[in-house]
Amino acid sequence: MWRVLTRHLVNTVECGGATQLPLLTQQFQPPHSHQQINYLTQAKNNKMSSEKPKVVFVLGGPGAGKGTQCAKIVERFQFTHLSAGDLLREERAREGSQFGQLIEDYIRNGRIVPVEVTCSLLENAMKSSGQSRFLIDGFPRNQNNLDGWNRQMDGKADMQFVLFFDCAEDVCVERCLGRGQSGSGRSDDNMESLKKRIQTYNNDSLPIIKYFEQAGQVKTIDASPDAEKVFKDVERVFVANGFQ
Ligand SMILES: Nc1ncnc2c1ncn2[C@@H]1O[C@H](COP(=O)(O)OP(=O)(O)OP(=O)(O)O)[C@@H](O)[C@H]1O
Ligand SMILES: O=c1ccn([C@@H]2O[C@H](COP(=O)(O)O)[C@@H](O)[C@H]2O)c(=O)[nH]1
Repeated sequence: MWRVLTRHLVNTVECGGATQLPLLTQQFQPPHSHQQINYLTQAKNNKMSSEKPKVVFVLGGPGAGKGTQCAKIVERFQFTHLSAGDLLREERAREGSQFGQLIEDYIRNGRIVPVEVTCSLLENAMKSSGQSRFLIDGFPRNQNNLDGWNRQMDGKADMQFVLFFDCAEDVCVERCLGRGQSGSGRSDDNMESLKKRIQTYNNDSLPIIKYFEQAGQVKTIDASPDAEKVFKDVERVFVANGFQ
């Protein structure tokens, strides 16, 4: 099935189809003479800023507070927040999306959407933002995500570290249910979906965090205190890693 999906993504790029999901390449248009200067200037500027975008992966259980802390990091440091879950929800809601129903089925059942979809959304969002520092929130969540990222983003981004929000399961559940009760409108902020999300997190996501940990790339934050206190620890991590 995923061979078919990947083929579809490639075809959509090749055919310039209506969906915006796989806009990974831009067709080169020969410039008119007056535009040539712009192209040259652009090429020069590109060369000057040829550093790869910096990426911080933000991981943790459902409701651990990743989104809340990312908003604070964006306020304090120059980062662009890309939540993989939000991008999937946007794609689900986009009229004409080929993947709306598939994404809904995966989200409701707490399963992880195939990386071909998620990584394309992330790469497109990175490119179209024009920014160079990204918090990638809620990704990579399993081996398929990690392999797909490494395949698609090889040489295109510099992963700085993994920010891991460590939070007890009962606290995560309470926070998600609280978010649902205060009107998140999320189809997975309910006990039935949460059980599945937690199972997926324990079985599929924790091994990825362990893998990064063994590589010495994880900064662990205790996510149980109030959000301000959690952010104090987060801030220390960013400063210690050279971000001002
Ligand atoms: N430190 C905290 N203490 C208490 N409540 C918090 C804290 N951090 C976040 N919350 C609340 O918990 C809920 C979940 O937070 P948030 O959306 O940031 O989590 P998340 O990790 O991004 O969740 P998900 O992975 O499900 O998207 C929200 O209602 C938020 O206001
Ligand atoms: O990389 C990803 C990120 C998310 N999903 C799916 O979305 C939901 C909700 O994600 P949040 O990070 O909690 O917003 C998640 O349970 C997955 O079903 C995904 O498949 N891949």
